[in-house]
Amino acid sequence: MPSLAAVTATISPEPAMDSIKKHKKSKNPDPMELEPTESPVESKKSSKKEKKSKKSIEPVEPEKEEEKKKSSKKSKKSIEPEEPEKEEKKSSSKKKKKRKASSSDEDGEEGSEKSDISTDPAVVENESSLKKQKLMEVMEVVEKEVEDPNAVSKFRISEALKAKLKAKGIHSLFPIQAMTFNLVMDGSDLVGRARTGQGKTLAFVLPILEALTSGHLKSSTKTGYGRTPCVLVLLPTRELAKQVHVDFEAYGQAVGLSACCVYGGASMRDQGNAVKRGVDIIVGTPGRVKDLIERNSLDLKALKFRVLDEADEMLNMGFVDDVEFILGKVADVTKVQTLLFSATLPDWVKKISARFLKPDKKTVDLVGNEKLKASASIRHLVMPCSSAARSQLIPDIIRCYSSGGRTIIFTETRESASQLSGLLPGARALHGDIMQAQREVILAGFRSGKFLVLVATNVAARGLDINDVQLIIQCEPPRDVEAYIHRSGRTGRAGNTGVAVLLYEPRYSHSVFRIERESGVKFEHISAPQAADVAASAGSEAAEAICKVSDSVVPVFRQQAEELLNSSGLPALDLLAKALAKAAGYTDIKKRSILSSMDNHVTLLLQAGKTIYSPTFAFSILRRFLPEEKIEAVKGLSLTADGSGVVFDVPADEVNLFLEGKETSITIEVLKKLPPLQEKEQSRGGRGRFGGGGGGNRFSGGRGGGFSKGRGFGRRN
Ligand SMILES: Nc1ncnc2c1ncn2[C@@H]1O[C@H](COP(=O)(O)OP(=O)(O)OP(=O)(O)O)[C@@H](O)[C@H]1O
Repeated sequence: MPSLAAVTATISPEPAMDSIKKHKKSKNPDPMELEPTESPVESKKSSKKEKKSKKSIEPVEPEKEEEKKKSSKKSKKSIEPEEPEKEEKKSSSKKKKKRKASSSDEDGEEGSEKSDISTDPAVVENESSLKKQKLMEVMEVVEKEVEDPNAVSKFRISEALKAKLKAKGIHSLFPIQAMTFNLVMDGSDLVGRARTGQGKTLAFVLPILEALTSGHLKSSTKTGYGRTPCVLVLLPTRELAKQVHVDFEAYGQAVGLSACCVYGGASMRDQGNAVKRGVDIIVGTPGRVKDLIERNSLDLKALKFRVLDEADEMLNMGFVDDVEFILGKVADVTKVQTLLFSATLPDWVKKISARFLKPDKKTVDLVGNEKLKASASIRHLVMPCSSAARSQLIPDIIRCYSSGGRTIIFTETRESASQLSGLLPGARALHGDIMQAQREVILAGFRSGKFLVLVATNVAARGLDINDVQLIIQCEPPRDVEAYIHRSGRTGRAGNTGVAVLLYEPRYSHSVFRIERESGVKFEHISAPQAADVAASAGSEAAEAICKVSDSVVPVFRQQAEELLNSSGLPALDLLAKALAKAAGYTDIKKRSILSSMDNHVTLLLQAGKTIYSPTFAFSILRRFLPEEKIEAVKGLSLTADGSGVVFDVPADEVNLFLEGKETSITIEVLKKLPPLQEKEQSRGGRGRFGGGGGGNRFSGGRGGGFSKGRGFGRRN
């Protein structure tokens, strides 16, 4: 069991990562596709029954136990006389059991009673080795459990929840779960922080359910029609609320507690009625929760737990007033436990949270002062890309980096999400302008694999846990480092790996550096996939597809193939290469700039044998040997970081003009790799929130518009 003394301090994340890797999930069931379980009412009944029967069972000596069994069998027999046939079967099955027992006797493993049934030695040997194998397997599991301090069996988790966890392939708690379990069970308020995808949801779901059903709150947990909720979980987005609700519902049913999800865009009356009928756990977004309170549909007076998941986002999105209103509805704050979780907890959130949590709250911070705040299971890549080039570039990024899995692309605005999804074949958009019912259909389609590319705003940035998301593409650097951490964290979850690609306009490279510095991520700077990269993956996919084509096509197409081979004048290998390219969807290979990622553009480096201090000087050099209209074709001119030259893009068909016309004192070359460039701008007029801390608003956090009344940032989500 984790030492409690270690908890309040910042805990080194390294063992945490190791442990998570050990638990690397083998495709956990999708939370949206959980198997249906019995109704809360039924479940409650059965759990009551269980409790009753448990009470009546007292430890008995083995002999007495045996006697009891016999007598119960006898009495059963006397009540229900069995048909002779059934009786026959039963006795033969008894014989079989006896035979089995005798075989083990012969092995000398159990008992000493001799069997009167002789068996084939080969069969006996086979059975015995199977038995040994089984025994070894059991021992292995037991050994693993003994060795693993986070094994589920080591925590005060009821059999019902253990069974549920086992069914989901969870045998061991992740570090954030293990470190917080006892604290929550024992009544502490808590601030919990762990990197994305490390299981923060179960870190509150499990101990809350246990505390209510078998822990310190057991006796005060109400039942019956019209009971008021004892748990409230607030989340910043509807999608996330639904996801967390699925977990509470699934695990809650196992212990006889019911959960209800309340969020905007769905029928207020239905949700209000469901709440009024009586429910144990409410999971919802602050706006709808507040509305339900105001309509007297929701009474929070008797709450035992309040959870702020993605706490920073909730207090950041303009929800803070709603959150304060909601948290203020508890009758006695000393009787409620408040839990706050997120992968990012800036200092200003910690300050605000001090108002909502008890002074003796515990903090379990698995990120702490570690430099790396983002997920370590992800390759973090950055790629220069002008906005005009995005729709051409993204399909190639997906081809090269998605490993055939799901991709989420993040845009800054709803409009650009819609636009981009329209340009990418098979992609769908998800943002706040889309009707709630449609949002749910889209997310369900993405989860189930109906389509593999989702273009979303920040509505999908936080908390969403979707299987097999291999690639995250962010179309431009987000406004704050937290957004980068959460967006990229939609991949590389529960010990799995993933790739996050951040695109940026070369002239905004300072935003990339800022994110790098604040997130602690060491970005790999890469240039746009070039023809050869794309051909490598597209070609192998096409080759695979071609190999799968049935032999039956050969006689039908052979004559055509022969004619083509003869008429083309190409060697067979070249012709096959062309066929592969066509099958992969390529009819020609465009040159792609490594500066802006624009198709049909080439990036050049100009050097003049001396330092070039300004773009104006570089243009004056170009003007010395090129006409003005050609100078206008130069795009994205940037100074190299060492000042020795400038890089710029030119249309592919004009490259020679630049290479050939230059003066002898000047060198111009086609670049294959981008050198480090000087930053052009220090701020993005009005958009930069970096370094924006300080500021004396009422929460002393100073996050610009974050606290303004109203939900969200205009049309951003
Ligand atoms: N103990 C465990 N063993 C195996 N898998 C687990 C365990 N706990 C959670 N998981 C799985 O890990 C995944 C990530 O969990 P969860 O969504 O709670 O992460 P998170 O830390 O809340 O991430 P985020 O910060 O992005 O919201 C889920 O698929 C969950 O089922």
